[in-house]
Amino acid sequence: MRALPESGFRGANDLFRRALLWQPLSDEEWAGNAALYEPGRVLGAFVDGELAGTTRTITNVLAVPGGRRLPAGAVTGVGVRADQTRRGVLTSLMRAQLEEVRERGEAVAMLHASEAVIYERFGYGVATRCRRVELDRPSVAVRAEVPRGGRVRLVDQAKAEPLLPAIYERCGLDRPGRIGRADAWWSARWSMWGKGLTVAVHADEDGVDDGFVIYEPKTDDNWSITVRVIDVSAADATAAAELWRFLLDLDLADRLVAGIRPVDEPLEWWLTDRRQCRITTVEDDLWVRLVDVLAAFRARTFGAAEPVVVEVRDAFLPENEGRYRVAPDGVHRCSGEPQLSFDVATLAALYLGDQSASALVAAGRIQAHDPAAVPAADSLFATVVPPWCGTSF
Ligand SMILES: CC(=O)SCCNC(=O)CCNC(=O)[C@H](O)C(C)(C)COP(=O)(O)OP(=O)(O)OC[C@H]1O[C@@H](n2cnc3c(N)ncnc32)[C@H](O)[C@@H]1OP(=O)(O)O
Repeated sequence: MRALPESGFRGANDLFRRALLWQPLSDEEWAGNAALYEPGRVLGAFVDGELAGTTRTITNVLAVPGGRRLPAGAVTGVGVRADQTRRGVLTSLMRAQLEEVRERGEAVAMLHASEAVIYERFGYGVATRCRRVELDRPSVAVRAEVPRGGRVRLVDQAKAEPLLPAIYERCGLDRPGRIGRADAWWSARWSMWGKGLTVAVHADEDGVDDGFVIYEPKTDDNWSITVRVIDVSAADATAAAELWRFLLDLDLADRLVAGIRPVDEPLEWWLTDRRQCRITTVEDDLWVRLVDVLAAFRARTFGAAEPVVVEVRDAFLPENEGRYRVAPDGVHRCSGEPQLSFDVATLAALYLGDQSASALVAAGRIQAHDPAAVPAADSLFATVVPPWCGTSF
């Protein structure tokens, strides 16, 4: 197990893509992706001198309740050669990677999972969810009271490329679960999206850009046009409503399809017939691993409630195990009797506010030793808006 030199990055990418049963990247595609491989953060596992598995980490931040941007390692590129699986290669990679994340002072690691059964054993849990929506555009009418303001304009891709990162930086990390988008992320995305997409930007009443949409129209063999909505990021409800109104007004578009959207996006509330917004899936979005539980607790704020003593189990990183007193004025380790017990993967579901303690007790994922602590934990961990990531990596 070792960090790969830069000369090994392309081989690691090939191995990862083959593990996912994807074709390797062409030279041109690799050129657009190479900057995503950070020196020192690409791990290789070797068996008999040959690369058998890989993973890498991207230096990033995670918005947590209270608004802080917590340094976080974004884990991706996980793959083990098909002839080396189920021999513990991934387990060794995960151990080395989490150690490296902790050494760098990143209190959390995060990932998007190819399968839901892989990562919980390493302490990751679902921390945000997202939904996919479809709308038959000609059947949709927007209610009169939906917020209006500012203006939406089309922007050429060449002009959008330098513009969007700054808008995202200003308005994108506006709720728990949102993460940063570095220059290398944007370059790789532009190269992956190609030339077939369109960008529209919203400016507020003062002319300040405060949101954007990226979409791609596709015409099928029957001349039916589907608009795939790749991204909508907006600073506030007015910008979001105007960007969606723009999409819903696109002449000739038959269908809008949007994936990885927040579960509380008020699309159905904007429509005269809410059933025209079809929610086709709600699924796991960001998985979070609290690598340093105390530091992660201390990075977020908590709601008003009586303090609660929680006991955290963490078989993979036992240094996190123990009792923590969680209170609105701070968190510290303690030795008192635990009122609630859970494992670190379950803590991920509480941490950004996606699930209430009550729901997790009902699911059997939290053991409540003191029933009074359950509503208190509900109030401590609750967030005003559900967390959402919405950024693939
Ligand atoms: C963040 C991302 O990059 S997501 C992309 C993840 N990559 C992929 O899905 C590519 C295809 N899959 C693979 O490359 C591999 O199968 C991996 C990476 C998922 C697993 O690698 P392996 O080296 O086989 O895992 P390892 O042997 O360490 O398994 C550890 C445990 O997890 C279990 N496990 C691993 N993968 C899976 C799986 N896909 N489904 C069910 N169980 C699994 C193993 O059975 C083992 O269980 P045990 O401890 O009870 O014996």
